[in-house]
Amino acid sequence: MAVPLRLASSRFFFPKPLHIFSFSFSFSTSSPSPPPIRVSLTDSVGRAVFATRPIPSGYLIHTAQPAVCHPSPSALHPVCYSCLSTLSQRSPFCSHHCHQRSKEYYDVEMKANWEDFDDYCRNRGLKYPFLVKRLACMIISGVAKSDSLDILQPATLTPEMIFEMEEGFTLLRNAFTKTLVSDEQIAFLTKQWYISVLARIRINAFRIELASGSYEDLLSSAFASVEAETAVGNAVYILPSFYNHDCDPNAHIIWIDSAEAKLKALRDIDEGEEMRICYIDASLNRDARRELLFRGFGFQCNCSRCLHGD
Ligand SMILES: C[S@@+](CC[C@H](N)C(=O)[O-])C[C@H]1O[C@@H](n2cnc3c(N)ncnc32)[C@H](O)[C@@H]1O
Repeated sequence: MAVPLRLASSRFFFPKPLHIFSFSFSFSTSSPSPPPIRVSLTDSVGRAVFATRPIPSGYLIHTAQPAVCHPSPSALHPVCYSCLSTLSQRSPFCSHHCHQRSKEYYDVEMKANWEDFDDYCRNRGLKYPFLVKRLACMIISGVAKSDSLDILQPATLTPEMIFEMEEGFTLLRNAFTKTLVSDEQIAFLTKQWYISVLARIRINAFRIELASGSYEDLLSSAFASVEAETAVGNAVYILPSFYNHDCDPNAHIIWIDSAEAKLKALRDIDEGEEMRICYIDASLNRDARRELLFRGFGFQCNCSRCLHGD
């Protein structure tokens, strides 16, 4: 998903929730109480996020830590291996905390030779296999489970996509088998696992752009993402992945100084209203938006703007 750069302002239609899921997520909010949201199944767009009370414009609905993240191979500045914040020193970590948090899987990654795998990604301009590589290192080191992304919706893949993924799988597995990692530790790393994880990443990954400006201004401004700088990496989150798309969204996601996602209300939201973010540049014309959403995410957008030909 891309960061929305320009946003329109009219309102849109909200489907009624059918069932309420009870998920246990680790997230934090701007207040000590639980975030004012629920995830429910709709009859038109699968699962969706709904407000459980009125939410004022600019409100920080909740934050979320990535399930997995990876620096962009083309980032302009070096970023922290763990949280993607900009680095001012030579160490791969911005802080002792980030080092402690990720040293187990960093060590796994550093033991392997990634030349062939990284070349495969770079030559084809692929960024998502880096997330699979990072997730595999996290699983091997015991900090993530092999089914941690199973709850997310997968993309429908063409035979050509699967063929390209098979090569990536072979290179990833080879990189691990040539290290001291045991067969038991990589038993999860099957072709089926690799393809199924990439299918989920394709639909649910966020391209992270750190917003510029002062922290307080960004937190209080509803439109903080307008001044976003270039991408520092990609990440997959669980709860933010349940937000559907709208070409005229009422919520958005921003990153201020790290990969921690902040979900904010873009305008006043009513109790029971679905909260949607924009996956693409909302300033594009209708045909361009629909083409991008279909090619990138595999769906025909049913938002009010699209349905009204705007
Ligand atoms: C990131 S997921 C959002 C959560 C998803 N509804 C679920 O159940 O996991 C993106 C998928 O939701 C559906 N979706 C999101 N926004 C939509 C929209 N505006 N119109 C139609 N389908 C949409 C599409 O199937 C899309 O591939």
